[in-house]
Amino acid sequence: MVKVMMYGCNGYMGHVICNLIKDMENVTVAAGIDPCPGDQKDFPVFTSLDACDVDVDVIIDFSAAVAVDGVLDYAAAKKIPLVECTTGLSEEQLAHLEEASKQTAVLRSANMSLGVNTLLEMVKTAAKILGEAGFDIDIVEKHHRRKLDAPSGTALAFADSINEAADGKYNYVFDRSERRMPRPADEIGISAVRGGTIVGEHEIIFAGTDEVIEFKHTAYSRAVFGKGAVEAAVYLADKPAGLYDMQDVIAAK
Ligand SMILES: NC(=O)C1=CN([C@@H]2O[C@H](COP(=O)(O)OP(=O)(O)OC[C@H]3O[C@@H](n4cnc5c(N)ncnc54)[C@H](OP(=O)(O)O)[C@@H]3O)[C@@H](O)[C@H]2O)C=CC1
Ligand SMILES: O=C(O)C1=N[C@H](C(=O)O)C[C@H](O)C1
Repeated sequence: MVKVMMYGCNGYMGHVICNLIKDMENVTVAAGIDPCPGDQKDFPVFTSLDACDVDVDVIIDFSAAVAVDGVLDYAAAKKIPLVECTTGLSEEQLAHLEEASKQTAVLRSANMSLGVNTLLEMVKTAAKILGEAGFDIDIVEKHHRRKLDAPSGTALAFADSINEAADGKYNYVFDRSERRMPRPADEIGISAVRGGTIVGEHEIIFAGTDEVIEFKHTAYSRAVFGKGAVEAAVYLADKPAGLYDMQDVIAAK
């Protein structure tokens, strides 16, 4: 039985994960951490990591960027594998995460869905061919009004994936409102829409002369993220220290 600590258990994703795990036989939520009061749970909930006295095999983090340094220190000190799903991390926090991965297994993914992780690989092929042929690349993402970070972690992951395939030739542009110039070839434009209850949409647009190719992923519910996160937790629970991503989980299926 894999014992999970759900960090951010009273949030939207925390609820999704806890409900998913309820129906599983090989995984259980042994503890939850959240400063926000929530409904009655069938596991103990602590308002901070310091207060938690429950042994767990793996931590799943869907909290907020401000809360990530705390869980990185905790996971590294106790050598508990960590599935890091929270987005909006700073460069310093990414360096912190890399340090923590020297002490324990850390899997970070801005998007836990199978669809997005498949598309992250597909756009590399498109970028190699179409980028070389002079197509312009823009990414448009749409999320609910509660989302704190922009652009989304997934939009940045798509840009990074494309840039990796193009030997890092692209700069990222988030705002053209002050510019009065034609679009340069060496940029990826990234735009964010926020509104209502949109779960998550990402469009990667390759615009060439007289033809356009668009890749689009739409999440219709948070279950797609939850499923991937639980699979990642089960995968990571017995792994040695190091940095992992969802491609490792998909390859092990
Ligand atoms: N990788 C992926 O596939 C996905 C990533 N995300 C990311 O996950 C994060 C959470 O998303 P979502 O569930 O919608 O957000 P919510 O705001 O609904 O949930 C976050 C929860 O974490 C709590 N929290 C804040 N600080 C701490 C802390 N120090 N310790 C423990 N819990 C804390 C919040 O409490 P309070 O409200 O009091 O602050 C809240 O209950 C975001 O960064 C989002 O972008 C979301 C979906 C998919
Ligand atoms: O905040 C969200 O909701 C989501 N955040 C992730 C991101 O920033 O990419 C993933 C998903 O699209 C939902």
